[in-house]
Amino acid sequence: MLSKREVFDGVPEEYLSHKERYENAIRNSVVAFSLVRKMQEEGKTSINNYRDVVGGLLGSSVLRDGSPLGLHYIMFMPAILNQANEEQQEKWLPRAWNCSIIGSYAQTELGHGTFIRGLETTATYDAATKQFVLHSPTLTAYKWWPGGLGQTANYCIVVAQLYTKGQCHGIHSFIIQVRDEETHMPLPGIKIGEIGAKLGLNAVNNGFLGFDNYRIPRTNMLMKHAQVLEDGTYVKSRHSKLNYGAMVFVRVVIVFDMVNYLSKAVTIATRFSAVRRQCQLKAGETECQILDYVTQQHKLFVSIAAAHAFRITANKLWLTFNEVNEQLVEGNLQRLPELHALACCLKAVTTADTAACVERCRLACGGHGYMMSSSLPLTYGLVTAACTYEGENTVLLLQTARFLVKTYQQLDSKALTPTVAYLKTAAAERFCVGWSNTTEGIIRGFQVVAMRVIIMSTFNEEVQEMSRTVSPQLKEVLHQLVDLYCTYWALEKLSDLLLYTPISQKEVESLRLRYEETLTNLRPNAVGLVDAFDLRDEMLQSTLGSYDGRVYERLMEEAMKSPLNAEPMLQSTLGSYDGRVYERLMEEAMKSPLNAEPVNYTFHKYLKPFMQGKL
Ligand SMILES: CCCCCCC/C=C/C(=O)SCCNC(=O)CCNC(=O)[C@H](O)C(C)(C)COP(=O)(O)OP(=O)(O)OC[C@H]1O[C@@H](n2cnc3c(N)ncnc32)[C@H](O)[C@@H]1OP(=O)(O)O
Ligand SMILES: Cc1cc2nc3c(=O)[nH]c(=O)nc-3n(C[C@H](O)[C@H](O)[C@H](O)COP(=O)(O)OP(=O)(O)OC[C@H]3O[C@@H](n4cnc5c(N)ncnc54)[C@H](O)[C@@H]3O)c2cc1C
Repeated sequence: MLSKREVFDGVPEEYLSHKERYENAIRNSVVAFSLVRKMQEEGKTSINNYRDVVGGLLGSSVLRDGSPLGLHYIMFMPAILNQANEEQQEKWLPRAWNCSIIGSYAQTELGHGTFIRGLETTATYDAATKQFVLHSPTLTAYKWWPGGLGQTANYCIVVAQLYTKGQCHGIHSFIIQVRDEETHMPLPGIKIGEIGAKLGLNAVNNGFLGFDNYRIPRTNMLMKHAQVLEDGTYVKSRHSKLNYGAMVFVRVVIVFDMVNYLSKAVTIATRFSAVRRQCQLKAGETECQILDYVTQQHKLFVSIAAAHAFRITANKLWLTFNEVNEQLVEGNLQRLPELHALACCLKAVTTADTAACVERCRLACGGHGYMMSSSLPLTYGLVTAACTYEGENTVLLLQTARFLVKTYQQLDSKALTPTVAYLKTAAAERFCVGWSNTTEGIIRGFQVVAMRVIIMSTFNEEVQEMSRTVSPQLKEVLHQLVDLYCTYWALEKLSDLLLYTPISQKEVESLRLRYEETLTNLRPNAVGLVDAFDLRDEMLQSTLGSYDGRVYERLMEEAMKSPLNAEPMLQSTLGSYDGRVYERLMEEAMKSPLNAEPVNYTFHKYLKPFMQGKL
């Protein structure tokens, strides 16, 4: 067994280089997940209930900035459980469970993350050889982000557009080997590397992956829901979205994660606020604990309450997830839309609230909250990522809105599912709900708000179908900016306006309409308005914001500068975007200061012994 911190002993991660962080993460991860394997051997955890154990490890101080093995447990194995048929599960799960293979989950591409029906990677069935041919037709088709893929995983679930008999059947999942199990070298036709430094989670080893007409057996298509027969016949799934199941599972797990992160942050901030003495409540008295200030209590106490609320919610969501999945197994798909909407809504709300609360905890600790040693900046980096991954929050809230509007439109014709039954009550009482300053009164008030917002959204949708205005002149544009600024803050500070001004409900509703019309009117000039700031690329220093819009090429160029991609053999120069294959081979060889090992030494020293159960 490896000692706990054999390398970089006592050196806080903040002082390690990018490459040392990776090496540190690999070593810590094989030590940590050897414990999981030991618990498996002793029957203390199983493939159906490892979430708490792995979640605890991933949230622990040992893997505080993520792990290159995280995706293996969080998405690779659940995807096999959720998408593979029994035969495939028998083949792949034992090897994944004892970590003799390490997997990742590759869905997002350079060019697409949200719109998964627009993914470009193709899997074309060749009936003559009974194989699928995986291909990345463009740079934007490169898989981009999969955790652990940069230098660690040797297998991957890949989501690609399935073609058979000349017809596209949409996105499906495939299990694909990307590296040699003995040498860890990328297999021929595979272009692979890591994407570079991020705001946080810098131990996760997020990677990129491109295919150059790469062949896999037909049986590597995960066939629990849809199948392709040997002659290329496509058999479709009972429900087109059953392929999206892995995402629903992770969204549910993320809600539990937010409980852990928020509990940590508010513990740090509250304890510090009890220790910290600053200023006097009354002249001449000793300095008081900052926890005595009402403003400090306003900042922190809601986070304590939220941590408990999220924990109760996460447990209830987990029960619903298991209930609905049992019904799916019996072929009952009735509650799938509700589960999807719930997972979307709660993932978006808990991550956004937790990010805001963690930032507020940091601010509540003054300068010391800005120190990396406080662990608050790191926690913020972890949580804010969750607002983006597993479905960007805006988009998930739109999915929830879609479900609620549809439910409203079927209010009289359809039995409501448990979580939205309140809509019928609110509608029946025609919103004449008297206000009471009790918990129940506040909940009923928000139920009425939800009902009215849903009705407004339905109405706006109809209104917006009727009027489109042409783009205004500069004068009008500036007027619109003034208008936007005023209506934005009026809506943001609505509670004050309702309290201190005679603004009426009707005026609020028309204010909202006007705000959305102003957004629409400004849209045609949005880029021109920021160009008008005349900020040169050299000042922006951003792969996303350069004037020429070459976002994807710049992202790849920056990724290539990562030291972890310095070993020329680790990335396949065959896939260089500009096609300068031979020049690049020479360029890379000349650049390498360490005679780039074909494989990072950590594979042979840590990863391979771990995968062979020798640790
Ligand atoms: C725990 C810690 C984790 C740490 C590591 C995290 C690692 C991160 C991994 C990743 O990020 S993996 C990649 C995640 N990517 C996404 O989540 C992509 C987000 N986009 C989508 O999910 C979809 O594109 C969409 C936004 C839902 C739209 O899908 P689509 O275009 O196919 O649908 P629509 O045409 O809008 O129709 C919606 C229709 O479909 C139903 N539906 C959509 N998704 C699901 C689902 N997952 N399950 C069930 N049903 C779904 C939806 O209810 C609508 O139904 P109807 O209204 O038509 O009845
Ligand atoms: C730390 C981290 C880890 C990740 N790990 C993985 C992984 O392991 N595997 C994997 O496959 N992916 C992974 N991802 C990718 C992640 O799933 C995507 O970043 C996410 O789905 C968002 O897609 P995008 O980045 O393309 O942003 P986009 O979808 O381009 O969104 C950009 C902006 O456009 C807006 N927008 C997009 N569509 C709409 C719409 N229809 N309506 C309104 N606004 C819209 C969004 O709200 C957002 O403001 C990871 C991402 C991060 C940050």
